[in-house]
Amino acid sequence: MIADQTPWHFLINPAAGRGKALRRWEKWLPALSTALPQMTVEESTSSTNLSELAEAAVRAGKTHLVGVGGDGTHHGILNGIVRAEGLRKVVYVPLPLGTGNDWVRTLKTPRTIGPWLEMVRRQKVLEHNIGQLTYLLPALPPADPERRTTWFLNVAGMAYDAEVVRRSEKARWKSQWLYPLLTLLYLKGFVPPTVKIEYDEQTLTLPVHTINIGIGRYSGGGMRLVPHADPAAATLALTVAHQLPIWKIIISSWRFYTGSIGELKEVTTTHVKSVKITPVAGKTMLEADGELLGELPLTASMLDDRLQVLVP
Ligand SMILES: Nc1ncnc2c1ncn2[C@@H]1O[C@H](COP(=O)(O)OP(=O)(O)OP(=O)(O)O)[C@@H](O)[C@H]1O
Repeated sequence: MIADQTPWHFLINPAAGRGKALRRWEKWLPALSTALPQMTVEESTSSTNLSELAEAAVRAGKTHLVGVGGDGTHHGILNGIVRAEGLRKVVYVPLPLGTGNDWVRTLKTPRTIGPWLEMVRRQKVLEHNIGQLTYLLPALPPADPERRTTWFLNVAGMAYDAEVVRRSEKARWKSQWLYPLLTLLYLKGFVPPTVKIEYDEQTLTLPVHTINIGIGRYSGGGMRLVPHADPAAATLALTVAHQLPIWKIIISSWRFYTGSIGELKEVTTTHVKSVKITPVAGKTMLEADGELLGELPLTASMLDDRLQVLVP
């Protein structure tokens, strides 16, 4: 293979995939540095650090970034790129070495080094939609909660979905089966919060089991809670699961994996340009790309600028 002279800058999360990222990285490095001799590398030191490294790299003029890790890694790097106003300038490639790797399931990014390098060589670009979330970051009294803006590229979730992410962050055992397992385990104690959901000309006020906003189609280790999502579309996919009896969730759980969740009468699936979600009764947490962010009220919308992502 002729060496690609593009100055790819790799940002690695050594904690991704329960350490798998680092082990695979060391194994693949000889092939990578032969195929991409101009490559440079930086390793993150903490969760917030990925975003800082990406921001600094874009501000320093780097235009070709590779994120080595899982969904949290890509989420952090995206936020750095947006803060550095790099969306129009940067070409991004995920090297999927996380646990769930849900974002790249939609993109069909290769997970072995040969086909991955072949994809990089071909440089086929997808203009990828980017979502913007404005929400509350809780603070200890007497401080007031702070309003925050974060960007996401895969799936955001509220209510039960965010509760499962909160519990999985605390769990010692990490696996792509952790999220589905916790989804069934904590159903009993969960009290559906009541929220007001406003989009287009519609307003719904109801108790919800879970709400998802999707750009990518997969989350939670392969679940399809937003099967109608499309990263190239001009809209966000919205799924609202109303309050459901536990028995019905359990017997319908196969639908999480088949993309047929919208066939349940208690589940609304639609496409929106933006959506505002306000808590009416009960606290409602928010996660995006598997990272716990804060609490509602939330406004979700899309950026005009897109991220150029290499796809097979
Ligand atoms: N050096 C580091 N040490 C510890 N945690 C880190 C470090 N760098 C980044 N992180 C954090 O590690 C967490 C996990 O990363 P990531 O989501 O990429 O992997 P994963 O959880 O194995 O994969 P997936 O989200 O696809 O299941 C993220 O919250 C990320 O911000």
